[in-house]
Amino acid sequence: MHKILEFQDVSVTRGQREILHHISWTVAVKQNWAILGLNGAGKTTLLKMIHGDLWPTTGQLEVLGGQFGHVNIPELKTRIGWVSTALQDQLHAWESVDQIVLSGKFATIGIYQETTAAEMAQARQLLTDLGGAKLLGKPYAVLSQGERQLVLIARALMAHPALLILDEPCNGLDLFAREELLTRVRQIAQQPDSPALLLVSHYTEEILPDFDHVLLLRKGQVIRAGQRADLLTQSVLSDFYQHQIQLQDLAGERVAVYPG
Ligand SMILES: Nc1ncnc2c1ncn2[C@@H]1O[C@H](COP(=O)(O)OP(=O)(O)OP(=O)(O)O)[C@@H](O)[C@H]1O
Repeated sequence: MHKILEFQDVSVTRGQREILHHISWTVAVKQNWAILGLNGAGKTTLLKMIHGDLWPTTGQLEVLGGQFGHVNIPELKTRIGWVSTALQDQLHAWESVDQIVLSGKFATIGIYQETTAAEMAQARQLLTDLGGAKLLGKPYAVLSQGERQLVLIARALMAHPALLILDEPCNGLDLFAREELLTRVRQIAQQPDSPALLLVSHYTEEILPDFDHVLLLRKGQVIRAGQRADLLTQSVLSDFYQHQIQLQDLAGERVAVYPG
């Protein structure tokens, strides 16, 4: 497999409305991408397609070497880790954290098959490695937002995915919980067998330097796609947002963006 994703002239229409217009975009192996776009730009729609929850109306889409139309979607889902607050609403909140992490092995909500002690040990180890040992055995429902995100990341890693999608993972996190979570993302990105990472965020400061590529999406169209250093600049982002913005360099090669 040479490519993680390949969109070829993909459009998505819902009712009378074209939500994504002629998207052509390739994610190569070993690249990590951040996706920026204002509300309604089409980011969630794009992610849903990658996850096999939505199909292109026109165009060709290949995910992890499988061409849509030929690929087995439930099998594909087990190779994609998915972290999103939207997923939180679907989980069985009173299940223990251990069970929720383990369910990631099957990419299901809940567990419907026999599991082994080794698999359970693996689930616990994953959460421990991410700094969540103190959460083990607790019901998911009682966790804070930051703790829940950590559990979702462990769940997503359970099946050793080739692609890990982080859909606004810092939503609802306080300042310190956000840094903690980003540190964990960094850890994952720097492992030699790291999955390809795809981050959707509204805030450039969450785009760690490990995200070496950026996709700028506006009103369902790719405005720019390329190297982080070329795109996270004041002039490119002012053009993209169609507003004058100020860009501030932060420690650790991160940047913050403000209107004005
Ligand atoms: N099933 C649908 N039917 C009609 N319109 C839809 C449907 N799904 C999404 N849309 C519209 O498509 C546009 C893109 O939606 P999407 O949720 O992908 O945007 P987004 O970039 O994820 O936004 P946000 O940052 O607010 O989450 C929105 O205007 C939305 O109202």
